[in-house]
Amino acid sequence: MSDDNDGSGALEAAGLGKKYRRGWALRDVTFRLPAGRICAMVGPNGSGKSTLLALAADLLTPTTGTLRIFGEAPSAPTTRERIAYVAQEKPLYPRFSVADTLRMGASLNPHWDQTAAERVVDEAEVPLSTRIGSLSGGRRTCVALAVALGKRARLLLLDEPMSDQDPVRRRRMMGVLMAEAAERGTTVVISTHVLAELDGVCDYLLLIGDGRIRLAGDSEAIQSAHRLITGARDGSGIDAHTVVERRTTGRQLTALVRPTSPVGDDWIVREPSLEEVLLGYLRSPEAPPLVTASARPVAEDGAP
Ligand SMILES: Nc1ncnc2c1ncn2[C@@H]1O[C@H](COP(=O)(O)OP(=O)(O)OP(=O)(O)O)[C@@H](O)[C@H]1O
Repeated sequence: MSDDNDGSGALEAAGLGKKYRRGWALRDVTFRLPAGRICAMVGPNGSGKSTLLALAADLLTPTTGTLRIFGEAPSAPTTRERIAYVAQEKPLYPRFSVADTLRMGASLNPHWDQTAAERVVDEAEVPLSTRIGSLSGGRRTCVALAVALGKRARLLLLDEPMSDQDPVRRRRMMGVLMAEAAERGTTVVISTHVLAELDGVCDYLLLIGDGRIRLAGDSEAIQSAHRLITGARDGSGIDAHTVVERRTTGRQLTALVRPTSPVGDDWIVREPSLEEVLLGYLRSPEAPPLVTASARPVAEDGAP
């Protein structure tokens, strides 16, 4: 039996692949997410984010490889108690009121936390007496998040939970979510396209492209592994480094690189923001992947 503190990751994938009838959605995905981290999962449309979350929620079966949650299979009864999953569709009973929905959550979950669930609903300004069917899409999402937090899961899997929130509510909901997660040491995986809001919220990052891992690891380690350099258009010496993206404007060349040695004095050098790093990789699908030390599996035993 594994627990959060025994060194096994909250989520650990080894050679994980998923093939649908029309082709591979995920291929050879190997990474480790340590417990207690807030992980943002980003990637273009159709890159495999929802597929990875659905595999973790045991709604899909892998075609290849393995996925472990706190050391157990997604189908293990202990795992089901430990995770809460909010899908993009948010299936809730439209005839139920918000209060009924939370009552149902309480009856289905032995560790139910009504205070946490009501805090989310309050923050979203959703009256408990309102029927789910009459709520806007964004408010319905807030109720789904309330149910997920009320479950007191150790791992929260959230598939683009903020996509239908207005900017003000998005910040408030993220605030509540992160405060709850920090209080309990909950591990969170949140898929999103809103890069600007990741800085300072997520301490872990997964970038998926075309079904494969392109970046995985500590946000800080990923960020500090990169430099934005600007210099003369001919870019002499740049190929000594791992070049993620290069762009020229007029006589200048600007490049996002992973330096392999100190960058020469003829370049203006600065550390990019996390958003700049992500955008660089999103614009350059061929850039070499980076998996930092904390995202590498401790043992390769589970590999296929
Ligand atoms: N049930 C399914 N049957 C067949 N193909 C599927 C199914 N679900 C997803 N796919 C395909 O698998 C690939 C990955 O899809 P997935 O939904 O996991 O991507 P995503 O990164 O979550 O996309 P988005 O950002 O648009 O939500 C896509 O090519 C998609 O068309």
